[in-house]
Amino acid sequence: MTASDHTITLPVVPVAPSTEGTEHARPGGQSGLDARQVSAWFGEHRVLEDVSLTMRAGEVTALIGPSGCGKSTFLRILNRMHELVPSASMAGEVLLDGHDLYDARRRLTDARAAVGMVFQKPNPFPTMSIYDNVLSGRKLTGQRLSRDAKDDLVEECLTKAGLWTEVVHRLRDTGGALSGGQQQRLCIARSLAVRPKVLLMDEPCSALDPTSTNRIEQTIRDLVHEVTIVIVTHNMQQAQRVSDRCAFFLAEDKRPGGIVEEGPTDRVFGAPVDPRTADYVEGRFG
Ligand SMILES: Nc1ncnc2c1ncn2[C@@H]1O[C@H](COP(=O)(O)OP(=O)(O)OP(=O)(O)O)[C@@H](O)[C@H]1O
Repeated sequence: MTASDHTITLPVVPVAPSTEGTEHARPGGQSGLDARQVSAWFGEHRVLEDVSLTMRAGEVTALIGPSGCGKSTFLRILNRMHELVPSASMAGEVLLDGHDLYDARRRLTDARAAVGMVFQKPNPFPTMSIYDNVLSGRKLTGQRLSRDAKDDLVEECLTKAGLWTEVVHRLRDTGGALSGGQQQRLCIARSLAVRPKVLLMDEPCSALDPTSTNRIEQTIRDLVHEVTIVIVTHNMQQAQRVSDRCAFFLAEDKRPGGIVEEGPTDRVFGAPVDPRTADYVEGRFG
C-alpha cells in the first residue's frame, strides 16, 4: 500500500444517529477511543504501521517512546489534525465510543470538538482577555450563549483547569499577561469550554518549571473524572505519576513506529514484558 492510496476526502454532512457499539463508553458519560490498525505516512514515508490501542474511558493513557517513533503523529491522528499536513495520509480506524471519527458522514469540526488538544507550548491568544480566551473555541462552534451562561462557563472551565482562584479578579487581563504555567492551564480551560469527550496532550509540561508541572499534573488527575485523557510525555516519572495505562512506541532500524508493549502503568514500569521496554523505562536508551 502506498500513501496515495489513503488520501482522505471529507464530504461534510451531518452524522446520522447510530446504534453501533458503545463498549468503551461509561454509564457516567465518559468516552473511550479505540485506534485500530492505524498507519500513517508523510508523502511516501511510512511513519506508523498497524498501531492498535484502546484508550479507556475515564483513564489517562500515556504514550512514551524515543524521539521520532511517531507518538505525536499518532496523537494528531486521534483528532484528525494529521490530515492538515498536505503530504500526510493515514489508514485504519479511530473509534470514539464505537463510531469512526473518519466516517465520511462525520463533520470534521465535530470530530475536533469531541477530541480536544493541548500543545507542548502554551498558545493562548496573547492579546485577547483571559475571559475571551476561554470562550474562543466555543465561538468557532457557532453556538450563541447568554451573558450569564458565558460567565458560568468561564468560571466552570477555569475552575476545572485549576486557574480560577488565580485569575478571578483579572479576567479582563490578556492571556499573554499570565505565566507559562498559567497560560497552559488557560489553554486547558479553553479546550474544556468546547466540552470535549477526550483531551489529547502533547508534552504539555515540557516548557514549564517543576511547580507549574506539578500543578498541571494535579489538573490532569482531577480532570480524568470527566474527560478521557491521552498524553505524550518524555518524562518517565510524569508518565508514572499521571497515567493509568501506558503504551511504549518504538521505531527500530528506520522501520515505521509501532507499539512494543502497552498495559497498566505500574506493570509497564514495574514488570515490563519486552526487554526493549525495560531498557527504555530504565533509561538505557532514548
Ligand atoms: N510534517 C512532517 N512532515 C514530514 N515528516 C514528518 C512530519 N512530522 C513528523 N514527521 C516524521 O514522522 C516521524 C514521527 O514523528 P513524530 O513527531 O510523530 O515522532 P515523536 O515520537 O512524537 O517524536 P518526538 O518525541 O521527538 O516529538 C519522524 O520520522 C518525523 O521526522
